[in-house]
Amino acid sequence: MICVYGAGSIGCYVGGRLAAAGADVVFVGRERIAAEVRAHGLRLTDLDGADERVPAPRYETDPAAAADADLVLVAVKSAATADAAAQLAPLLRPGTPVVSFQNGLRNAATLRSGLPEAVVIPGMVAFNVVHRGDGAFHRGTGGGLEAQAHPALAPHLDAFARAAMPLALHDDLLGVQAAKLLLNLNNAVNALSGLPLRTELSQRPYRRVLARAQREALAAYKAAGIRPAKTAGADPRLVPHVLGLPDALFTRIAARMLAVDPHARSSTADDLAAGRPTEVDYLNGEIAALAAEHGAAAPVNERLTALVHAAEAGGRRDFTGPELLAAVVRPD
Ligand SMILES: NC(=O)C1=CN([C@@H]2O[C@H](COP(=O)(O)OP(=O)(O)OC[C@H]3O[C@@H](n4cnc5c(N)ncnc54)[C@H](OP(=O)(O)O)[C@@H]3O)[C@@H](O)[C@H]2O)C=CC1
Ligand SMILES: CC(C)(CO)C(=O)C(=O)O
Repeated sequence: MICVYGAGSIGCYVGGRLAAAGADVVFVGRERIAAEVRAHGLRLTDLDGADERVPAPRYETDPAAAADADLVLVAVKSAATADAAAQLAPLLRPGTPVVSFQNGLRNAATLRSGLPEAVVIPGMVAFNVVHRGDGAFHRGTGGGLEAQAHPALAPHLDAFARAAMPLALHDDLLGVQAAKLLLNLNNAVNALSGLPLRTELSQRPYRRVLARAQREALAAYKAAGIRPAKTAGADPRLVPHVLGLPDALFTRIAARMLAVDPHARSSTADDLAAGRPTEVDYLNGEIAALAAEHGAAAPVNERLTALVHAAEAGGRRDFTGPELLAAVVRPD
């Protein structure tokens, strides 16, 4: 049995696709989603036209449902990782593979310290999922699932392949996670813009904010000896230059970055909209912390982190591009 622990947008989509392809999946999450899924089942769609249904998924709110899972997929937000590990620790058999399908760089380490007897494997979800309500979850971008190669995953690879979501395996996932974090630096920009991702990324001033945040991250990675992997064949060091291009040129050169469902927003924007604390401390805040650890500065990421915290407390989340650029480049 595969247990999805923290079944929200990513967990319901990934677990739902696995279940639709015949895997035995148990979802563990909150009552509000349990009630929705009980009433409507799960519907999984994507931008390529897939449309699958799981009429009666097993969605539980009691952590005990994870007992004796053969594979656990953790999909809680980063601030909830330590609690999830504490809940899972008494339930899992020693050696159970536990994959972190979370953003950021440190969730696998957090899981490892709470689950010393499990085999914790870092993973990465490259695509965006929009929760449309009534049990419907939509993949709004391209991209797949990635994980660190580990023999404990071998018995489960077929389940992912059957669901047309093969796990791409890497010898060292840190470079892949670091590359994903470069993209996730846009989560804050997107949340503060109040716009869908595609609209926001179509506007150069927002992209210039992201380019500055990425340049700080690349400098921090260099100081820390982290080499971000190529994303879709592109050298991450070139991306800030591309982001700074005028709109017409960017639209032509980076069409792939704009191939996003018109309604999709970042998970940070989803959190703000739902009144939940965001993961900004694990995204832009991670870059600020990494820079500080290596005697460097990351003022743009620090400022974005502060602005998202202000938005969590009721502050602005409707910055125009020029306003946001001015706010991060020349803070009050
Ligand atoms: N959404 C997206 O498009 C993408 C998200 N990601 C990453 O995937 C991870 C998951 O994100 P996402 O799916 O959006 O998050 P969601 O908030 O939609 O889902 C997480 C769910 O887990 C629940 N949860 C938290 N703690 C527990 C617990 N101890 N036991 C059971 N349930 C719990 C949460 O409930 P509650 O809110 O009540 O705590 C929430 O319903 C994040 O790291 C995110 O950055 C990666 C790629 C894209
Ligand atoms: C897919 C992406 C980069 C943007 O939606 C994301 O990871 C998120 O929203 O957290």
